[in-house]
Order: sequence, then C-alpha cells, then structure tokens
Amino acid sequence: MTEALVTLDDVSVTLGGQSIVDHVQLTVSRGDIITVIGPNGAGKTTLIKAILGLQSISSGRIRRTPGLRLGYVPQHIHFQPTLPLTVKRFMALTGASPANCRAALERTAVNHLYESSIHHLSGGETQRVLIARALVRQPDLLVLDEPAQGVDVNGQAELYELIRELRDSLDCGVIMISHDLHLVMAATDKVLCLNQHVCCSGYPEQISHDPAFVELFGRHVADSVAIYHHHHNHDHNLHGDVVDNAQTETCHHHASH
Ligand SMILES: Nc1ncnc2c1ncn2[C@@H]1O[C@H](COP(=O)(O)OP(=O)(O)OP(=O)(O)O)[C@@H](O)[C@H]1O
Repeated sequence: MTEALVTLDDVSVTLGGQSIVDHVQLTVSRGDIITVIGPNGAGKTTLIKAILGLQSISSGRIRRTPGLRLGYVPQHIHFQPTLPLTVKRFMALTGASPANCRAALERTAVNHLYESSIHHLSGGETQRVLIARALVRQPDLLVLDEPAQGVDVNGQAELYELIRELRDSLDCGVIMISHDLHLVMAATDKVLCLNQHVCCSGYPEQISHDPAFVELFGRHVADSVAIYHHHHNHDHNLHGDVVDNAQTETCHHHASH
C-alpha cells in the first residue's frame, strides 16, 4: 500500500471574509505526482501553502505523516538585484554542507553553474536551482508552485521529465501547480482541478471528459487536451509509421508522439 504523506480532510480557508479554499478533500501519497490546475484566483497557491503549514486553515483538518520533510519551490523569488549572489552562496543559505548542495545541484543538472551569479541564469536554470534548493533536505514531499514559469516549451517538457525522475530517485510525493494544461495532461499522473472547491480530480483522461472540467475550461480545451491520452496499443517502426501488433484494436490516432 502506498504511504499517505499528507491528507486534507474537508479543508477550508477563508481570507478577508471570502471563501478561498472550500471543503477540499485530498491525499498525497509517496510516489504521487499531483498537479493542481484551475483559473487565476482559484485558491491553488493558498491550498499548497496550507499543505506546507504556511497558511492557517479555517476549518477541517490536515494530517501529515510524522517527521514529514517538505521541499518547497515557491512561485516568486525576488533576488535583490544590487546584491551579488552566486548559486553557491544561495545554496549555502540553506545551511546544508557544500557537498549536499553540490549533490542537489547535480540532481537537477545545474552543478556547472555553482560559481555563477544567480542574476545571470536563464528561466530554466533558475527553476532548476530553486528545485535543487528544495532537495537539500531530502524531502518526502516536494511542493512546486508553477515550476515551468519563465521556461520555454522544450525546457518545460524537460522540467516535467526532471520532476518525474526526482520522484523516482527520491521516492517522494510531488504536488505542483501548473497553468500549462497540455503539459499537465501529457506528463502528470493525477490532476486536481480547483475553483475554490475541487471541481474534479483523477487521471488526465478521466477529467478531460468530466462535465465540471468542460464547464471550467470550455469544450475546445477539453477536446484538445483529451488527445494526449489515447491508448497506445501499437508500435512504431523506425520511420515513425504505425505497425500493427497482435492486440491492436482500432486506434484513434492523434498527433501527440
Ligand atoms: N491574505 C489574503 N487576504 C485576502 N484575500 C487573499 C489573501 N491571499 C490571497 N487572497 C485571495 O485569494 C484568492 C486566491 O489566491 P491564490 O493565490 O491562492 O490563487 P491561485 O489559484 O494560486 O491564483 P493564480 O493562478 O493567479 O496564481 C485570490 O483572489 C487572492 O486575491
């Protein structure tokens, strides 16, 4: 059985008299990659801050497995432009040993930037350094708020691949927020669609057909993301052509290879 790392039981958050997170039920287990999607202002950041214990909740209950170690990659980080800051120094601020810092940077493939100024990094490199910083404590649960922001399309796919690799090598759970529905649908395990309350949740293919999802994002979006999840019941030859295999059924073959 998979180990539940965090369980939210009927969690609500009210801010300034407004309901921001409304009666959310959610379990994040070791090995999960859960992506929270939803429109601007839907309460996504508030929800993950509640999971991290950075946001107090108004009602409900959050249970964390004893000794749970959390790693957080926040949405915004402001580097003071006038203050020289190398990756090395930035990582050292965590209090981890240089060896641990370098190992974390190695895991996110940016060890070569150890001596570089943090101000000169590309969007993708910055995100990888931020993820490395979240890894130094060997987290059981990695929480990322829009890890792909400021990263170009190829870089985004690589970043998602990295997150999967980290999940496997660290044997942790992952919960993240993303705005790129296509990438989410192609690359995540489970999706939680939030609009204050949980509109729908499940595997990408299931939720793309859910009436609540269609209502929130529109039929056009739902149809365009559904194509990522046809059953892959055929092989390709070296030229990329489909080769029938013994079990091949009718395959509605869409573009996403
Ligand atoms: N301290 C606060 N007091 C009052 N309202 C707040 C407070 N913090 C956040 N909010 C409001 O809560 C709502 C949800 O904010 P949150 O940042 O969780 O949304 P989000 O889904 O992450 O949005 P986005 O996709 O734009 O990042 C917003 O309307 C925001 O204005």
